[in-house]
Amino acid sequence: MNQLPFQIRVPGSTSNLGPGFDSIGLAVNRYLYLNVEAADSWHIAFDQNPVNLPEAEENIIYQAAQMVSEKYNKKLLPLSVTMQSDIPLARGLGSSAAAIVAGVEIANIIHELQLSKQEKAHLASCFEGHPDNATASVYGGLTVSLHTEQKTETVALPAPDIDLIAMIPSAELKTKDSRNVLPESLSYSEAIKGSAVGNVLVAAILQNNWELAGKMMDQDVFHQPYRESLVPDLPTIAALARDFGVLGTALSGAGPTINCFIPKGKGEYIASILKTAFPEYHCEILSPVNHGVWRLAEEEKTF
Ligand SMILES: Nc1ncnc2c1ncn2[C@@H]1O[C@H](COP(=O)(O)OP(=O)(O)OP(=O)(O)O)[C@@H](O)[C@H]1O
Ligand SMILES: N[C@@H](CCO)C(=O)O
Repeated sequence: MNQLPFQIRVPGSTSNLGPGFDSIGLAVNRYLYLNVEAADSWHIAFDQNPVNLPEAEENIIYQAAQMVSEKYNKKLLPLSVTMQSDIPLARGLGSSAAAIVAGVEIANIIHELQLSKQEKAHLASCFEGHPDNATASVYGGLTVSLHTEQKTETVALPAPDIDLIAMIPSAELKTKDSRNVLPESLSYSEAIKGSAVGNVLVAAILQNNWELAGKMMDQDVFHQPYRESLVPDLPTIAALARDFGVLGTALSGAGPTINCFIPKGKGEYIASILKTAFPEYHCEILSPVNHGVWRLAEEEKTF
């Protein structure tokens, strides 16, 4: 326990980018900060703006840290974790993955496990059940992954040179509820189309061809068509946004946030148009970031 106290920072993320369902993640400049100290019993809470989250063993940060501790046969002693965050909860910006990655990192530091990024990403993906947000929060940048219980294969790429306008509704949508509207299976021909659309999306992003990437976002067959019942504004926003220079529009993760991918520096102009057209959404300009989970040096500590 001689590591204590310490602070870590974990980026939030968007995922799927349309057809990259349960595979593609992108870390963004919204962060979960945690201050971790010794304590007599577990206590996990936000520093300001308290929200209704479990304070102890029911909290996913504790559960992820405990999962890693058990895997490495270590005893997890009680800790006090104080958090600050500008990642909205249950809005599709990877709040749960950031919390899970934080739990993995806490165990890594406390037990001096020296886990690699691949190991952290695998542990966090096993906990969350899919790798897209978790890998983005571990590696930073753009991540393309295949997750199985045995291994999480990730190609980690630099953050692309674009910005995003996140259109965030006031109501939460839990990932669990948003996955409940998805079908059990797809036909062979639909699966082939879905895979081709995802392949072209990745190739277009690698060539910085966001026009083409945007077209692929519209052609997802894996999840967006089914989730339109929960997020009916998606096609309307996508159609309007295109007229004002948005390169592509996609559901952020499981929603309900809708992301507009835009040329760097055009955010204020396009956001002002979107805010006028859709006043019920909170519009935030986000930028991709290259750093994943990070232990802060003394001079970097924020609270
Ligand atoms: N900092 C945190 N500490 C503890 N629990 C958290 C924290 N952040 C998120 N959670 C838990 O995760 C839930 C939200 O997870 P959910 O997967 O539904 O949405 P999300 O991760 O924000 O969006 P998405 O997975 O679509 O990107 C919260 O309701 C809360 O239970
Ligand atoms: N790929 C996940 C991301 C949300 O956690 C989904 O769309 O359900």
